[in-house]
Amino acid sequence: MFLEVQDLDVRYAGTQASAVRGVSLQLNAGDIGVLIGPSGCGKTTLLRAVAGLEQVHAGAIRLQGRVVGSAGLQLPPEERRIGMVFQDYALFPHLTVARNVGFGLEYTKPRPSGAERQDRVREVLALVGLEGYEGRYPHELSGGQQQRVALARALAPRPQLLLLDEPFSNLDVDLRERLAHEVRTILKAAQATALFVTHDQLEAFAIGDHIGVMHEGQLHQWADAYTLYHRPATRFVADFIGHGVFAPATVSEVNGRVVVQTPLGELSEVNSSHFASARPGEGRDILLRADDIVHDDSAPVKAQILRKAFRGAEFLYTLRLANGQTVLAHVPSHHDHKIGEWIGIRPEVDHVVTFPARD
Ligand SMILES: Nc1ncnc2c1ncn2[C@@H]1O[C@H](COP(=O)(O)OP(=O)(O)OP(=O)(O)O)[C@@H](O)[C@H]1O
Repeated sequence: MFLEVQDLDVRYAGTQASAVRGVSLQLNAGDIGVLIGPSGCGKTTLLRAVAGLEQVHAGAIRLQGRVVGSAGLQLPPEERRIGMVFQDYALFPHLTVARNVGFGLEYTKPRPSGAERQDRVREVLALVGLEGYEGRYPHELSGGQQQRVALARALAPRPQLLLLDEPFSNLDVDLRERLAHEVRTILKAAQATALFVTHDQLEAFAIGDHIGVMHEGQLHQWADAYTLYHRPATRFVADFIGHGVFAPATVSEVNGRVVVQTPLGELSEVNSSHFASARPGEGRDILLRADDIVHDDSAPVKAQILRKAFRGAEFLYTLRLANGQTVLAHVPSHHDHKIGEWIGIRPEVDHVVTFPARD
């Protein structure tokens, strides 16, 4: 295991609660991990603790099997061989691109020769698609280009781990998405292991091999995007990822098959292990995602359109069933129904996810 965070607790001086509580995660060499979660959930604190910038209160951080942070030990950042990229590119405005990128190499041990430094600068600039930009100054570059210079600078000394904290948050939405894909390609080409912080789900899905969802200092789930979406471990993850609602449901077992009664009719799930904690007949809440619900005029279940939002190829409809339950549905945009109209809907739920009902 390349990076191992075990039962980590980080507490700021003078505060009662830990900013990071009982967090465990693992990253293999060459993998990209992403932390997402609402503002203040502890993403940056966790990243800073891995960097060696925050002291560990309890638990441990290991890099290639070696403890670099624990309650009694804090290896200084410069001895962790970690590269960092932050949201404000922090390029030196009076230095050229080449000198900005070469800056990190001045402090590598053993110090590379001038020719070696030049070669490496050229190599990483090519990696980020900025060959030929050596002589430019930061103010002569676009925001996206500046961020790629910052990435090249962080990669130049071949860090064993790269930490990126919201590196695109100053960029406009279109550029962010393009850059997110580019950065993944660059990190994979550099065979870098990286931990990335963002509050943007699409960015997390575009970049991460593993994605961690944090809330109030705790890591709720550490998994790939598919699992997070289809098998959310907690109600918070289910709510945070994607568009969906919870509806009351009752779980029962019929001939070894799990059957779930929902306001949209009966659903079944082949994989009954997901219901290990559900008692037969117990009231549950089922997660119904917008893409679990299909518009079908011949369906017996009808729902009234409350709201609709145009999303290009589809509408996101907010619908109300006869019993008052609200559900969401993605409907192809050539089905342009009016608000207030009743339409037929049918559930097409591949993964049935339920949680204990809320009182
Ligand atoms: N230097 C500090 N001193 C005391 N408390 C802090 C300090 N830095 C952060 N905190 C607190 O720790 C918690 C976690 O903050 P952190 O910055 O890690 O969250 P975050 O998820 O990165 O948020 P954001 O997305 O807004 O950047 C918050 O409650 C915050 O107020």
